[in-house]
Amino acid sequence: MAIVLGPNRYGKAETRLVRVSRDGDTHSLADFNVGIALSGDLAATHLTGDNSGVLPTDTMKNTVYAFAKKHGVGEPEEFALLLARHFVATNGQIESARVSIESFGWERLGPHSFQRKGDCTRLASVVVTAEQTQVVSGLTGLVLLNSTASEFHGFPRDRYTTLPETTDRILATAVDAKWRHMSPTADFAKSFAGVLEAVTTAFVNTYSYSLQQTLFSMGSHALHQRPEIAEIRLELPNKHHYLVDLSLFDMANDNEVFIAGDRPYGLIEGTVVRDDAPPALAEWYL
Ligand SMILES: O=c1[nH]c(=O)c2[nH]c(=O)[nH]c2[nH]1
Repeated sequence: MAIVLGPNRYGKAETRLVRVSRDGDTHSLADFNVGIALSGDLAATHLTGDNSGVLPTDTMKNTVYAFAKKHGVGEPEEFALLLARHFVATNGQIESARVSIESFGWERLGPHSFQRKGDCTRLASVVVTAEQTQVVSGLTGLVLLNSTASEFHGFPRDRYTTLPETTDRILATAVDAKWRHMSPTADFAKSFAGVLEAVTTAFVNTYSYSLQQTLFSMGSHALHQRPEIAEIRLELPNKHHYLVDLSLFDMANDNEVFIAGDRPYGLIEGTVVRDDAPPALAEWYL
Protein backbone atom coordinates (compact mmCIF):
# COMPACT_ATOMS: atom_id res chain seq x y z
CA MET A 1 0.00 0.00 0.00
CA ALA A 2 1.24 3.47 -0.84
CA ILE A 3 0.12 6.59 0.95
CA VAL A 4 0.03 9.68 -1.22
CA LEU A 5 -0.65 13.35 -0.76
CA GLY A 6 -4.14 14.32 -1.93
CA PRO A 7 -5.41 17.71 -3.08
CA ASN A 8 -4.00 20.62 -1.11
CA ARG A 9 -3.71 24.38 -1.16
CA TYR A 10 -2.50 27.10 1.15
CA GLY A 11 -2.72 30.83 1.54
CA LYS A 12 -3.67 33.74 3.78
CA ALA A 13 -7.23 33.99 5.04
CA GLU A 14 -9.00 37.16 6.12
CA THR A 15 -6.57 39.93 5.29
CA ARG A 16 -8.55 42.94 6.43
CA LEU A 17 -7.83 45.90 4.22
CA VAL A 18 -9.24 49.41 4.47
CA ARG A 19 -8.12 51.70 1.65
CA VAL A 20 -8.85 55.41 1.91
CA SER A 21 -8.70 57.41 -1.33
CA ARG A 22 -8.75 61.17 -1.31
CA ASP A 23 -10.15 63.65 -3.78
CA GLY A 24 -9.28 66.90 -2.03
CA ASP A 25 -11.21 66.86 1.24
CA THR A 26 -13.58 64.15 0.06
CA HIS A 27 -12.53 60.65 0.98
CA SER A 28 -13.80 57.33 -0.29
CA LEU A 29 -13.44 53.94 1.30
CA ALA A 30 -12.85 50.35 0.26
CA ASP A 31 -13.26 47.80 3.07
CA PHE A 32 -12.25 44.29 2.04
CA ASN A 33 -11.70 40.91 3.63
CA VAL A 34 -9.30 39.14 1.27
CA GLY A 35 -8.77 35.37 1.13
CA ILE A 36 -5.92 33.87 -0.92
CA ALA A 37 -5.40 30.17 -1.69
CA LEU A 38 -2.61 28.90 -3.96
CA SER A 39 -2.19 25.39 -5.33
CA GLY A 40 0.28 23.66 -7.59
CA ASP A 41 3.39 21.57 -7.07
CA LEU A 42 3.56 21.72 -3.29
CA ALA A 43 4.51 18.09 -2.63
CA ALA A 44 8.03 18.84 -1.37
CA THR A 45 7.03 20.86 1.66
CA HIS A 46 4.39 18.29 2.66
CA LEU A 47 6.66 15.27 2.18
CA THR A 48 10.05 16.55 3.34
CA GLY A 49 9.61 20.08 4.65
CA ASP A 50 11.49 21.56 1.69
CA ASN A 51 10.07 25.08 1.50
CA SER A 52 11.89 26.20 -1.64
CA GLY A 53 8.59 26.53 -3.49
CA VAL A 54 6.49 27.96 -0.65
CA LEU A 55 5.80 31.66 -0.99
CA PRO A 56 5.10 32.67 2.63
CA THR A 57 1.50 33.49 3.41
CA ASP A 58 2.92 36.54 5.16
CA THR A 59 4.16 37.73 1.75
CA MET A 60 0.66 37.25 0.33
CA LYS A 61 -0.74 39.53 3.04
CA ASN A 62 1.94 42.16 2.38
CA THR A 63 1.17 41.97 -1.34
CA VAL A 64 -2.47 42.84 -0.65
CA TYR A 65 -1.46 46.02 1.20
CA ALA A 66 1.29 46.98 -1.24
CA PHE A 67 -1.02 46.49 -4.26
CA ALA A 68 -3.74 48.52 -2.54
CA LYS A 69 -1.30 51.41 -2.32
CA LYS A 70 0.30 50.93 -5.73
CA HIS A 71 -2.74 50.22 -7.88
CA GLY A 72 -5.57 51.56 -5.74
CA VAL A 73 -8.66 49.49 -5.08
CA GLY A 74 -11.62 49.54 -7.41
CA GLU A 75 -14.14 46.76 -7.85
CA PRO A 76 -13.37 43.67 -5.74
CA GLU A 77 -13.35 41.48 -8.88
CA GLU A 78 -10.64 43.66 -10.42
CA PHE A 79 -8.49 43.70 -7.30
CA ALA A 80 -8.90 39.91 -6.97
CA LEU A 81 -7.84 39.39 -10.59
CA LEU A 82 -4.79 41.61 -10.12
CA LEU A 83 -3.64 39.59 -7.12
CA ALA A 84 -4.42 36.15 -8.54
CA ARG A 85 -2.63 36.88 -11.82
CA HIS A 86 0.39 38.19 -9.90
CA PHE A 87 0.76 35.02 -7.81
CA VAL A 88 0.47 32.71 -10.82
CA ALA A 89 2.82 34.84 -12.95
CA THR A 90 5.56 35.15 -10.31
CA ASN A 91 5.59 31.65 -8.78
CA GLY A 92 6.55 28.87 -11.18
CA GLN A 93 5.26 26.06 -8.95
CA ILE A 94 1.82 27.68 -8.52
CA GLU A 95 -0.74 26.53 -11.06
CA SER A 96 -3.83 28.09 -9.61
CA ALA A 97 -4.55 31.07 -7.41
CA ARG A 98 -7.95 31.67 -5.87
CA VAL A 99 -8.60 35.11 -4.46
CA SER A 100 -11.94 35.69 -2.73
CA ILE A 101 -13.03 39.08 -1.46
CA GLU A 102 -15.82 40.14 0.85
CA SER A 103 -16.50 43.84 0.32
CA PHE A 104 -18.29 45.68 3.11
CA GLY A 105 -20.48 48.56 2.02
CA TRP A 106 -20.40 52.00 3.61
CA GLU A 107 -22.85 54.85 3.13
CA ARG A 108 -21.53 58.36 2.99
CA LEU A 109 -22.49 60.68 5.88
CA GLY A 110 -20.09 63.51 5.06
CA PRO A 111 -16.86 64.24 3.15
CA HIS A 112 -14.92 61.85 5.38
CA SER A 113 -17.65 60.17 7.44
CA PHE A 114 -19.31 56.84 6.75
CA GLN A 115 -21.87 54.40 8.16
CA ARG A 116 -21.61 50.67 7.54
CA LYS A 117 -24.50 49.56 5.33
CA GLY A 118 -27.32 47.71 7.02
CA ASP A 119 -29.79 48.71 9.69
CA CYS A 120 -28.80 48.78 13.32
CA THR A 121 -30.99 46.87 15.78
CA ARG A 122 -33.49 48.81 17.88
CA LEU A 123 -33.89 47.72 21.52
CA ALA A 124 -36.66 48.30 24.09
CA SER A 125 -36.76 47.18 27.71
CA VAL A 126 -39.31 48.19 30.38
CA VAL A 127 -39.50 47.61 34.12
CA VAL A 128 -42.79 47.97 35.99
CA THR A 129 -43.20 47.93 39.79
CA ALA A 130 -46.21 48.95 41.92
CA GLU A 131 -44.80 52.49 42.18
CA GLN A 132 -42.71 53.10 39.10
CA THR A 133 -42.36 52.44 35.41
CA GLN A 134 -39.08 52.76 33.55
CA VAL A 135 -38.78 52.67 29.78
CA VAL A 136 -35.35 52.08 28.27
CA SER A 137 -34.75 52.28 24.52
CA GLY A 138 -31.56 51.57 22.68
CA LEU A 139 -29.70 50.54 19.60
CA THR A 140 -26.86 48.21 18.76
CA GLY A 141 -24.71 47.67 15.70
CA LEU A 142 -24.49 51.23 14.37
CA VAL A 143 -21.03 51.19 12.77
CA LEU A 144 -19.55 54.62 12.08
CA LEU A 145 -16.18 55.73 10.71
CA ASN A 146 -14.39 59.04 10.25
CA SER A 147 -11.38 58.69 7.97
CA THR A 148 -9.77 61.84 9.43
CA ALA A 149 -10.52 64.57 12.01
CA SER A 150 -9.34 62.31 14.82
CA GLU A 151 -6.16 62.68 16.89
CA PHE A 152 -4.82 60.88 19.94
CA HIS A 153 -1.83 62.25 21.84
CA GLY A 154 -0.79 63.72 25.16
CA PHE A 155 -1.30 60.42 26.99
CA PRO A 156 1.12 59.24 29.70
CA ARG A 157 3.93 56.91 28.68
CA ASP A 158 5.49 54.20 30.82
CA ARG A 159 7.99 51.49 30.01
CA TYR A 160 5.28 49.41 28.26
CA THR A 161 3.90 52.21 26.08
CA THR A 162 4.61 51.72 22.38
CA LEU A 163 1.61 53.52 20.83
CA PRO A 164 2.78 56.42 18.67
CA GLU A 165 1.08 59.76 19.11
CA THR A 166 -1.07 60.66 16.13
CA THR A 167 -2.64 63.82 14.75
CA ASP A 168 -4.53 62.01 11.99
CA ARG A 169 -6.10 58.60 12.37
CA ILE A 170 -9.24 56.66 11.48
CA LEU A 171 -11.86 56.73 14.22
CA ALA A 172 -14.36 53.90 13.96
CA THR A 173 -16.84 52.37 16.36
CA ALA A 174 -19.93 50.17 16.59
CA VAL A 175 -22.32 52.13 18.76
CA ASP A 176 -24.17 50.34 21.53
CA ALA A 177 -26.51 52.78 23.26
CA LYS A 178 -29.27 52.60 25.84
CA TRP A 179 -31.27 55.53 27.12
CA ARG A 180 -33.97 55.82 29.76
CA HIS A 181 -36.98 58.01 29.26
CA MET A 182 -38.15 60.73 31.65
CA SER A 183 -41.69 59.27 31.53
CA PRO A 184 -43.41 56.14 30.23
CA THR A 185 -45.41 58.15 27.69
CA ALA A 186 -43.60 59.44 24.63
CA ASP A 187 -43.71 59.24 20.86
CA PHE A 188 -41.26 56.35 20.87
CA ALA A 189 -40.87 56.15 17.10
CA LYS A 190 -39.98 59.81 16.83
CA SER A 191 -37.79 59.62 19.91
CA PHE A 192 -35.79 56.67 18.55
CA ALA A 193 -35.27 58.35 15.19
CA GLY A 194 -34.21 61.53 16.96
CA VAL A 195 -31.63 59.85 19.21
CA LEU A 196 -30.21 57.89 16.27
CA GLU A 197 -29.89 61.11 14.30
CA ALA A 198 -28.34 63.02 17.22
CA VAL A 199 -25.77 60.33 18.02
CA THR A 200 -24.77 59.98 14.37
CA THR A 201 -24.56 63.73 13.76
CA ALA A 202 -22.40 64.26 16.84
CA PHE A 203 -20.00 61.51 15.72
CA VAL A 204 -19.68 63.09 12.29
CA ASN A 205 -19.29 66.68 13.52
CA THR A 206 -16.97 66.21 16.49
CA TYR A 207 -13.30 66.84 15.74
CA SER A 208 -12.04 64.18 18.11
CA TYR A 209 -9.04 64.10 20.43
CA SER A 210 -10.24 60.86 22.04
CA LEU A 211 -13.13 58.45 21.62
CA GLN A 212 -14.06 59.41 25.19
CA GLN A 213 -14.58 63.01 24.01
CA THR A 214 -16.68 61.75 21.09
CA LEU A 215 -18.74 59.65 23.52
CA PHE A 216 -19.59 62.67 25.66
CA SER A 217 -20.40 64.71 22.58
CA MET A 218 -22.77 62.01 21.28
CA GLY A 219 -24.52 61.64 24.64
CA SER A 220 -24.86 65.35 25.32
CA HIS A 221 -26.15 66.07 21.82
CA ALA A 222 -28.81 63.37 22.26
CA LEU A 223 -29.91 64.91 25.59
CA HIS A 224 -29.97 68.43 24.10
CA GLN A 225 -32.04 67.30 21.12
CA ARG A 226 -34.41 64.98 22.98
CA PRO A 227 -35.94 66.45 26.18
CA GLU A 228 -37.85 63.19 26.79
CA ILE A 229 -34.54 61.39 27.51
CA ALA A 230 -33.16 61.41 31.07
CA GLU A 231 -29.86 59.57 30.62
CA ILE A 232 -27.96 57.75 27.92
CA ARG A 233 -25.33 55.03 28.29
CA LEU A 234 -22.88 54.47 25.46
CA GLU A 235 -20.53 51.57 24.85
CA LEU A 236 -18.10 52.36 22.08
CA PRO A 237 -15.54 49.81 20.93
CA ASN A 238 -12.54 51.54 19.41
CA LYS A 239 -12.29 49.65 16.11
CA HIS A 240 -8.59 50.17 15.55
CA HIS A 241 -7.21 50.74 12.06
CA TYR A 242 -3.46 50.25 11.93
CA LEU A 243 -1.43 52.12 9.34
CA VAL A 244 0.52 49.57 7.30
CA ASP A 245 4.29 50.18 7.23
CA LEU A 246 4.91 50.25 3.48
CA SER A 247 8.36 51.85 3.84
CA LEU A 248 9.70 48.27 3.82
CA PHE A 249 8.65 48.21 0.14
CA ASP A 250 9.84 51.78 -0.55
CA MET A 251 6.32 53.11 -0.56
CA ALA A 252 4.88 56.02 1.39
CA ASN A 253 1.65 55.46 3.27
CA ASP A 254 0.00 58.81 3.78
CA ASN A 255 -2.98 57.49 5.76
CA GLU A 256 -4.25 55.49 2.80
CA VAL A 257 -3.76 51.79 3.57
CA PHE A 258 -4.89 50.32 6.88
CA ILE A 259 -5.24 46.96 8.58
CA ALA A 260 -8.71 46.80 10.09
CA GLY A 261 -7.98 45.30 13.50
CA ASP A 262 -10.31 42.77 15.03
CA ARG A 263 -9.15 42.01 18.56
CA PRO A 264 -8.22 43.30 21.03
CA TYR A 265 -10.08 46.57 20.89
CA GLY A 266 -10.41 49.53 23.23
CA LEU A 267 -13.82 49.76 24.88
CA ILE A 268 -14.96 53.20 25.92
CA GLU A 269 -18.05 53.24 28.15
CA GLY A 270 -19.88 56.08 29.82
CA THR A 271 -23.20 57.62 30.69
CA VAL A 272 -24.35 61.18 30.12
CA VAL A 273 -27.16 62.38 32.34
CA ARG A 274 -29.34 65.45 32.97
CA ASP A 275 -28.91 66.90 36.45
CA ASP A 276 -32.72 66.94 36.86
CA ALA A 277 -33.17 63.32 35.77
CA PRO A 278 -35.52 61.25 37.94
CA PRO A 279 -33.75 58.45 39.81
CA ALA A 280 -33.31 55.24 37.85
CA LEU A 281 -34.61 51.86 38.96
CA ALA A 282 -31.97 49.34 40.04
CA GLU A 283 -32.24 47.49 36.70
CA TRP A 284 -30.64 50.43 34.91
CA TYR A 285 -27.39 49.76 36.73
CA LEU A 286 -27.28 45.99 36.07
O1 LIG B 1 -9.54 57.53 21.72
C1 LIG B 1 -8.79 56.76 22.33
N1 LIG B 1 -8.94 56.61 23.66
C2 LIG B 1 -8.14 55.79 24.40
O2 LIG B 1 -8.29 55.68 25.65
C3 LIG B 1 -7.14 55.08 23.72
N2 LIG B 1 -6.20 54.19 24.11
C4 LIG B 1 -5.51 53.81 23.00
O3 LIG B 1 -4.57 52.99 23.01
N3 LIG B 1 -6.01 54.45 21.91
C5 LIG B 1 -7.00 55.24 22.33
N4 LIG B 1 -7.84 56.07 21.65
